[in-house]
Amino acid sequence: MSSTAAITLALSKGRIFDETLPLLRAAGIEVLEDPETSRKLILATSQPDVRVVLVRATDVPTYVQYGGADLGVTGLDTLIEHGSQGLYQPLDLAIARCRVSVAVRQDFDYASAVRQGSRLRVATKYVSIAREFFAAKGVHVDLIKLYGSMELAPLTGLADAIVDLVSTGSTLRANQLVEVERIMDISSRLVVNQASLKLKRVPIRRLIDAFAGATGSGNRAP
Ligand SMILES: Nc1ncnc2c1ncn2[C@@H]1O[C@H](COP(=O)(O)OP(=O)(O)OP(=O)(O)O)[C@@H](O)[C@H]1O
Ligand SMILES: O=P(O)(O)OC[C@H]1O[C@H](OP(=O)(O)OP(=O)(O)O)[C@H](O)[C@@H]1O
Repeated sequence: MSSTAAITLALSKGRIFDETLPLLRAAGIEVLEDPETSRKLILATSQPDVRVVLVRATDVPTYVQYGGADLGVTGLDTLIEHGSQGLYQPLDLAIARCRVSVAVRQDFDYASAVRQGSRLRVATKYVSIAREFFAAKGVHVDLIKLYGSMELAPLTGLADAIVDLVSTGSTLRANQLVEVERIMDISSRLVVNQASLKLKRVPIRRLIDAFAGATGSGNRAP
């Protein structure tokens, strides 16, 4: 667990970092280093008792769960796959918005495959989300776990379909794939280590309140 005085916030480089910056600013916190130019993984902020650690997006819930960080920002997709044990989720930050969808090649007749009860080969990084979605529909699937470049799977014959994140749809279009089902809407969540919330209640509450103010109070968890 990080020291009781300081607050450690886990972020991933790229869109989560970029889209969290305005929320930090609203809380009066400026990050003093740019992760795109610095190789540092621990970034100081304008508040001596707040620091940012940079981790892989999929590792944010792990860091927060085990106390390597007190708080973190993570996509709902990543949170569902990781599981929420040990994590308090006070806020939907309404950033990094996208959706999880099923996509297939333009020439693949998904509706008929589903209607006929064929066994679908589905490649995805989001195995839990995909398993639950197809089980609820009563569709038999063979799930193939991938860690990236999901769009390649139907193009190379590895899979009939993919379950992946879609935002503008341009990645699907660029690879001649079409979205055939929308599984769920995604945004990023603030996650907090449950022990930290007790031990560092005042500074963490202050941060949650500032983030809540910056995102709109409608996003607050009950
Ligand atoms: N195109 C997108 N538009 C909006 N939000 C997105 C988009 N792609 C991903 N996200 C959201 O941002 C989060 C982080 O995505 P990012 O691409 O930074 O990491 P990643 O490459 O998926 O993770 P890792 O490096 O751990 O494999 C995702 O979990 C998702 O919630
Ligand atoms: O519908 P679109 O607007 O094209 O966005 C969807 C793409 O965005 C994400 O990739 P990202 O841009 O994060 O690339 P990366 O996963 O390789 O970092 C996701 O994995 C999709 O491939």
